[in-house]
Amino acid sequence: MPIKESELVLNEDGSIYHLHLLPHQLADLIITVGDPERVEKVTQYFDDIEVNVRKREFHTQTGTYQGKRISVISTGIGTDNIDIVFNELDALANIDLEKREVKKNLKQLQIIRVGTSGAIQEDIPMNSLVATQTAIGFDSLLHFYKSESIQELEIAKEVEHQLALADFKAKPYVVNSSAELLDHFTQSGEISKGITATNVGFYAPQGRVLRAPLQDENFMQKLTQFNYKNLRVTNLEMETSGIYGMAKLFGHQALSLNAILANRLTGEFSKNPGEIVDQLIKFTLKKIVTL
Ligand SMILES: O=P(O)(O)O[C@H]1O[C@H](CO)[C@@H](O)[C@H]1O
Ligand SMILES: O=c1cc[nH]c(=O)[nH]1
Repeated sequence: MPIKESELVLNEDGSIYHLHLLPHQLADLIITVGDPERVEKVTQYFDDIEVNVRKREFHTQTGTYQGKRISVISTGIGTDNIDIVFNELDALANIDLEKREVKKNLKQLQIIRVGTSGAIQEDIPMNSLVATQTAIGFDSLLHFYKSESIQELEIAKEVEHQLALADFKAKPYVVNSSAELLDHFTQSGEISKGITATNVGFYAPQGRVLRAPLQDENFMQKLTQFNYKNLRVTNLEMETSGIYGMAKLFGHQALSLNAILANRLTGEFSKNPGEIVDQLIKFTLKKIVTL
């Protein structure tokens, strides 16, 4: 049975609904960034660019870097966008869009997030780099999919217990990175490993107060002090749990790399975020060449 037009939505030119891409325009190796302006910050180092497509916050460029074909895609902010981007990336790779049928031979994509983040431990300084070994999702995206088998349920229980979240909030979920990608990117010791909390917002969900008061004033302190078998939460951002969850659901490999722009304990925010993001981009491309 072909997938209905209301479920697999295509544009008039046959491209997938939000990303506006055709299957041949996507590489098997993908870099995701949050900010659409960051796409060209990555592809400025490419040898050539064959695809340049923009729709809403989703900007894609596909090209080659030292012989590797790579697509760079902006996701915008939040795991709600990750739901869209990952379903559409997988559809481009693994669904025959003309027949509206899942292909017999499934492709495994390699997906690397080059993102920005805030540290919540004193010894993770601003302007450093962190690779996410494990992501804790405070959003509820993964709970809408049949996903128990890909979650780290024991850690999630521990998060729920140690953080004593109010029962009207989403239950946290926990997912690991691709072990293979984590090993490849961290074995040289140029980047540290950490646990990343993915929050549903930048302000109260990450303990920031401008004018609106927090529901739980102790949330950040509990997160900083969280301990599971001597592992601690290192940094906060807004996409990685969704990326790890969706990648595992579809059988793709994913890794999230973070440029630390803020240290929440010292109260500092990077004066030159472009510089550390550029350092992360160069590091990512260097490691991709030997993947
Ligand atoms: O810089 P990006 O990759 O967007 O990542 C971080 O920055 C945004 C918030 O400023 C959120 O998307 C967060 O995850
Ligand atoms: O503190 C920070 C910095 C970047 N991105 C976030 O989500 N939080």
